[in-house]
Amino acid sequence: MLMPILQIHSEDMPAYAIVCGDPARAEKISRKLEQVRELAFSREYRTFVGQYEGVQMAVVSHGVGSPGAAVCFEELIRAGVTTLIRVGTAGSYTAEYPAGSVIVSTAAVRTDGLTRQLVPDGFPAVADIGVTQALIEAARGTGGATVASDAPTAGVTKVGVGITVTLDAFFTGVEEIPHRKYKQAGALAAEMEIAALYIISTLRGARAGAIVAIDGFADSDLAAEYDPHTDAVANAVEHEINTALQALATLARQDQA
Ligand SMILES: O=P(O)(O)O[C@H]1O[C@H](CO)[C@@H](O)[C@H]1O
Ligand SMILES: O=c1cc[nH]c(=O)[nH]1
Repeated sequence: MLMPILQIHSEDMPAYAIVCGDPARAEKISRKLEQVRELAFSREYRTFVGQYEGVQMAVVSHGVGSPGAAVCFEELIRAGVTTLIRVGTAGSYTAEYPAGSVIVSTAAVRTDGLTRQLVPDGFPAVADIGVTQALIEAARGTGGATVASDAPTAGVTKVGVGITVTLDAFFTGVEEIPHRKYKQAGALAAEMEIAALYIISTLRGARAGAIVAIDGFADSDLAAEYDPHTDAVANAVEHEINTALQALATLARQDQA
Protein backbone atom coordinates (compact mmCIF):
# COMPACT_ATOMS: atom_id res chain seq x y z
CA MET A 1 0.00 0.00 0.00
CA LEU A 2 1.30 3.47 -0.94
CA MET A 3 1.48 6.06 1.86
CA PRO A 4 0.17 9.21 0.15
CA ILE A 5 2.37 11.83 1.83
CA LEU A 6 5.66 10.03 2.47
CA GLN A 7 5.32 8.26 -0.93
CA ILE A 8 6.59 4.95 0.46
CA HIS A 9 5.08 1.49 0.04
CA SER A 10 4.24 -0.50 3.17
CA GLU A 11 5.77 -3.59 1.50
CA ASP A 12 9.21 -1.89 1.69
CA MET A 13 9.00 -0.85 5.33
CA PRO A 14 10.74 -2.69 8.18
CA ALA A 15 9.45 -2.77 11.77
CA TYR A 16 12.22 -0.49 13.12
CA ALA A 17 12.76 3.17 12.29
CA ILE A 18 14.92 6.13 13.26
CA VAL A 19 13.22 9.48 12.73
CA CYS A 20 14.85 12.93 12.73
CA GLY A 21 13.90 16.45 11.71
CA ASP A 22 16.54 17.20 9.11
CA PRO A 23 16.57 15.32 5.75
CA ALA A 24 20.37 15.83 5.66
CA ARG A 25 20.67 14.08 9.02
CA ALA A 26 18.59 11.18 7.65
CA GLU A 27 21.07 10.89 4.79
CA LYS A 28 24.00 11.01 7.24
CA ILE A 29 22.46 8.21 9.33
CA SER A 30 21.72 6.16 6.21
CA ARG A 31 25.45 6.15 5.40
CA LYS A 32 25.95 3.91 8.45
CA LEU A 33 23.60 1.26 7.00
CA GLU A 34 24.47 -1.60 4.67
CA GLN A 35 22.51 -2.39 1.49
CA VAL A 36 20.94 1.05 1.81
CA ARG A 37 18.22 2.26 -0.58
CA GLU A 38 16.52 5.65 -0.75
CA LEU A 39 12.78 4.97 -1.09
CA ALA A 40 11.42 8.51 -1.44
CA PHE A 41 12.06 12.22 -0.87
CA SER A 42 8.60 13.73 -0.70
CA ARG A 43 8.18 17.23 0.83
CA GLU A 44 10.41 17.22 3.96
CA TYR A 45 10.13 13.44 4.31
CA ARG A 46 13.22 11.56 3.11
CA THR A 47 13.10 7.78 3.59
CA PHE A 48 15.95 5.28 3.49
CA VAL A 49 16.01 1.57 4.32
CA GLY A 50 19.02 -0.61 5.01
CA GLN A 51 20.63 -2.92 7.53
CA TYR A 52 22.52 -2.25 10.74
CA GLU A 53 24.15 -5.27 12.40
CA GLY A 54 21.88 -7.43 10.21
CA VAL A 55 18.69 -5.66 11.36
CA GLN A 56 16.53 -4.15 8.63
CA MET A 57 15.57 -0.58 9.57
CA ALA A 58 14.32 2.68 8.08
CA VAL A 59 15.64 6.22 8.54
CA VAL A 60 13.11 8.96 7.87
CA SER A 61 13.12 12.76 8.21
CA HIS A 62 9.99 14.41 9.64
CA GLY A 63 10.77 18.13 9.28
CA VAL A 64 10.35 20.86 11.92
CA GLY A 65 7.26 20.98 14.14
CA SER A 66 4.62 18.61 15.43
CA PRO A 67 1.86 18.80 12.76
CA GLY A 68 4.21 17.83 9.93
CA ALA A 69 6.03 15.27 12.05
CA ALA A 70 2.71 13.72 13.10
CA VAL A 71 1.92 12.96 9.46
CA CYS A 72 5.23 11.13 9.21
CA PHE A 73 4.72 9.12 12.43
CA GLU A 74 1.15 8.17 11.45
CA GLU A 75 2.13 6.98 7.97
CA LEU A 76 5.17 5.06 9.24
CA ILE A 77 3.04 3.18 11.76
CA ARG A 78 0.36 2.53 9.13
CA ALA A 79 3.10 1.19 6.86
CA GLY A 80 4.14 -1.36 9.51
CA VAL A 81 6.76 0.36 11.69
CA THR A 82 6.34 -0.75 15.31
CA THR A 83 9.43 0.77 16.99
CA LEU A 84 10.50 4.40 16.47
CA ILE A 85 13.44 6.34 17.89
CA ARG A 86 13.72 10.10 17.39
CA VAL A 87 17.27 11.40 16.97
CA GLY A 88 16.89 15.15 17.39
CA THR A 89 18.41 18.36 18.68
CA ALA A 90 17.16 20.40 21.65
CA GLY A 91 17.94 23.43 23.78
CA SER A 92 19.01 22.74 27.35
CA TYR A 93 17.38 24.09 30.53
CA THR A 94 20.38 23.39 32.74
CA ALA A 95 24.09 24.20 32.89
CA GLU A 96 24.59 20.56 33.86
CA TYR A 97 23.89 19.65 30.20
CA PRO A 98 25.50 22.27 27.95
CA ALA A 99 25.87 22.12 24.16
CA GLY A 100 27.49 18.82 23.24
CA SER A 101 25.53 16.75 25.78
CA VAL A 102 22.80 14.26 24.88
CA ILE A 103 19.53 13.65 26.73
CA VAL A 104 17.32 10.56 26.61
CA SER A 105 13.70 11.75 26.90
CA THR A 106 11.60 9.71 29.33
CA ALA A 107 8.47 11.83 28.81
CA ALA A 108 7.48 15.06 27.06
CA VAL A 109 5.52 18.06 28.34
CA ARG A 110 2.71 18.72 25.84
CA THR A 111 2.96 22.44 25.20
CA ASP A 112 2.24 21.84 21.51
CA GLY A 113 -1.10 22.36 19.77
CA LEU A 114 -1.14 19.11 17.75
CA THR A 115 -1.56 16.61 20.59
CA ARG A 116 -4.39 18.73 22.09
CA GLN A 117 -6.37 17.81 18.98
CA LEU A 118 -5.68 14.09 19.58
CA VAL A 119 -6.05 13.40 23.33
CA PRO A 120 -7.42 15.18 26.44
CA ASP A 121 -5.22 17.65 28.34
CA GLY A 122 -4.08 15.45 31.24
CA PHE A 123 -3.07 12.51 29.04
CA PRO A 124 0.70 11.93 29.38
CA ALA A 125 3.23 11.76 26.55
CA VAL A 126 5.57 9.01 27.71
CA ALA A 127 8.34 7.00 26.10
CA ASP A 128 8.26 3.21 25.93
CA ILE A 129 10.22 1.87 28.88
CA GLY A 130 12.04 -0.82 26.85
CA VAL A 131 13.12 1.61 24.15
CA THR A 132 14.25 4.09 26.80
CA GLN A 133 16.28 1.46 28.63
CA ALA A 134 17.95 0.40 25.38
CA LEU A 135 18.79 4.04 24.60
CA ILE A 136 20.25 4.71 28.05
CA GLU A 137 22.42 1.60 27.95
CA ALA A 138 23.62 2.33 24.42
CA ALA A 139 24.28 6.02 25.17
CA ARG A 140 26.39 5.18 28.18
CA GLY A 141 28.14 2.27 26.50
CA THR A 142 29.21 4.00 23.28
CA GLY A 143 31.51 6.68 24.67
CA GLY A 144 29.13 8.52 27.00
CA ALA A 145 29.80 9.48 30.60
CA THR A 146 28.47 6.76 32.88
CA VAL A 147 26.87 8.97 35.52
CA ALA A 148 24.87 12.12 34.94
CA SER A 149 27.02 14.18 37.32
CA ASP A 150 30.30 13.48 35.50
CA ALA A 151 32.08 16.64 34.43
CA PRO A 152 32.06 17.06 30.64
CA THR A 153 35.36 16.17 29.01
CA ALA A 154 36.47 17.26 25.55
CA GLY A 155 35.32 14.68 23.03
CA VAL A 156 33.18 12.84 25.57
CA THR A 157 29.42 13.25 25.40
CA LYS A 158 27.59 13.78 28.67
CA VAL A 159 24.39 11.71 28.94
CA GLY A 160 21.28 12.98 30.76
CA VAL A 161 17.99 11.16 31.27
CA GLY A 162 14.72 12.97 32.00
CA ILE A 163 11.70 14.98 30.92
CA THR A 164 11.79 17.12 27.78
CA VAL A 165 9.37 19.86 26.68
CA THR A 166 7.72 19.95 23.24
CA LEU A 167 6.96 23.48 22.01
CA ASP A 168 5.47 24.85 18.80
CA ALA A 169 7.26 28.21 18.83
CA PHE A 170 10.98 28.33 18.12
CA PHE A 171 11.57 32.10 17.98
CA THR A 172 9.88 34.32 20.57
CA GLY A 173 7.01 36.67 19.66
CA VAL A 174 5.36 39.03 22.14
CA GLU A 175 4.07 36.21 24.38
CA GLU A 176 6.44 34.60 26.85
CA ILE A 177 7.40 31.03 25.90
CA PRO A 178 6.79 28.98 29.10
CA HIS A 179 10.44 27.98 29.58
CA ARG A 180 10.81 29.26 33.15
CA LYS A 181 8.12 27.14 34.81
CA TYR A 182 9.12 23.89 33.08
CA LYS A 183 12.77 24.52 33.85
CA GLN A 184 11.86 25.20 37.49
CA ALA A 185 9.79 22.00 37.55
CA GLY A 186 12.86 20.01 36.46
CA ALA A 187 12.52 19.50 32.72
CA LEU A 188 15.94 19.11 31.09
CA ALA A 189 15.48 20.42 27.54
CA ALA A 190 13.06 21.76 24.92
CA GLU A 191 12.44 20.70 21.33
CA MET A 192 9.47 20.48 18.94
CA GLU A 193 8.25 16.92 18.12
CA ILE A 194 8.72 14.34 20.91
CA ALA A 195 5.24 14.75 22.48
CA ALA A 196 3.66 14.08 19.08
CA LEU A 197 5.79 10.97 18.66
CA TYR A 198 4.89 9.59 22.10
CA ILE A 199 1.16 10.35 21.86
CA ILE A 200 0.76 8.93 18.34
CA SER A 201 2.79 5.83 19.23
CA THR A 202 0.64 5.26 22.32
CA LEU A 203 -2.60 5.77 20.35
CA ARG A 204 -1.56 3.43 17.53
CA GLY A 205 0.08 0.69 19.61
CA ALA A 206 3.69 1.35 18.57
CA ARG A 207 6.63 1.89 20.94
CA ALA A 208 8.83 4.98 20.83
CA GLY A 209 11.79 6.63 22.47
CA ALA A 210 13.90 9.72 21.82
CA ILE A 211 17.40 11.06 22.26
CA VAL A 212 18.39 14.67 21.61
CA ALA A 213 21.74 16.40 21.15
CA ILE A 214 21.95 19.67 23.07
CA ASP A 215 22.80 22.66 20.83
CA GLY A 216 22.58 25.53 23.34
CA PHE A 217 20.21 26.89 25.96
CA ALA A 218 16.48 26.86 25.09
CA ASP A 219 15.66 29.98 27.09
CA SER A 220 18.40 32.15 25.57
CA ASP A 221 17.49 34.46 22.68
CA LEU A 222 17.54 31.89 19.88
CA ALA A 223 17.35 34.59 17.21
CA ALA A 224 20.74 35.85 18.41
CA GLU A 225 22.45 32.78 19.84
CA TYR A 226 21.23 29.61 18.10
CA ASP A 227 24.14 27.77 16.46
CA PRO A 228 23.66 24.05 15.90
CA HIS A 229 26.75 23.87 13.63
CA THR A 230 29.56 23.64 16.20
CA ASP A 231 32.01 20.76 16.68
CA ALA A 232 30.51 20.03 20.11
CA VAL A 233 27.02 19.63 18.63
CA ALA A 234 28.35 17.53 15.72
CA ASN A 235 30.05 15.26 18.26
CA ALA A 236 26.80 14.88 20.24
CA VAL A 237 24.79 14.21 17.07
CA GLU A 238 27.29 11.52 16.06
CA HIS A 239 26.96 10.01 19.53
CA GLU A 240 23.15 9.97 19.47
CA ILE A 241 23.08 8.44 15.99
CA ASN A 242 25.35 5.59 17.08
CA THR A 243 23.27 5.24 20.24
CA ALA A 244 19.96 4.96 18.36
CA LEU A 245 21.33 2.46 15.83
CA GLN A 246 22.72 0.33 18.64
CA ALA A 247 19.48 0.55 20.65
CA LEU A 248 17.33 -0.50 17.67
CA ALA A 249 19.62 -3.44 16.90
CA THR A 250 19.45 -4.54 20.55
CA LEU A 251 15.65 -4.25 20.61
CA ALA A 252 15.36 -6.24 17.37
CA ARG A 253 17.56 -9.00 18.81
CA GLN A 254 15.46 -9.05 22.00
CA ASP A 255 12.27 -9.27 19.89
CA GLN A 256 13.64 -12.26 17.99
CA ALA A 257 14.78 -14.13 21.13
O1 LIG B 1 17.10 18.63 14.91
P1 LIG B 1 15.64 18.28 14.81
O2 LIG B 1 15.41 16.82 14.79
O3 LIG B 1 14.94 18.96 13.66
O4 LIG B 1 14.97 18.85 16.16
C1 LIG B 1 14.94 20.20 16.59
O5 LIG B 1 15.44 21.14 15.67
C2 LIG B 1 14.38 21.86 15.03
C3 LIG B 1 14.48 23.31 15.35
O6 LIG B 1 15.60 23.87 14.78
C4 LIG B 1 13.10 21.25 15.56
O7 LIG B 1 12.66 20.25 14.67
C5 LIG B 1 13.55 20.71 16.88
O8 LIG B 1 12.73 19.72 17.46
O1 LIG C 1 13.56 23.33 19.41
C1 LIG C 1 14.76 23.53 19.65
C2 LIG C 1 15.77 22.79 19.00
C3 LIG C 1 17.07 23.04 19.27
N1 LIG C 1 17.39 24.02 20.17
C4 LIG C 1 16.44 24.74 20.80
O2 LIG C 1 16.74 25.61 21.61
N2 LIG C 1 15.15 24.47 20.52
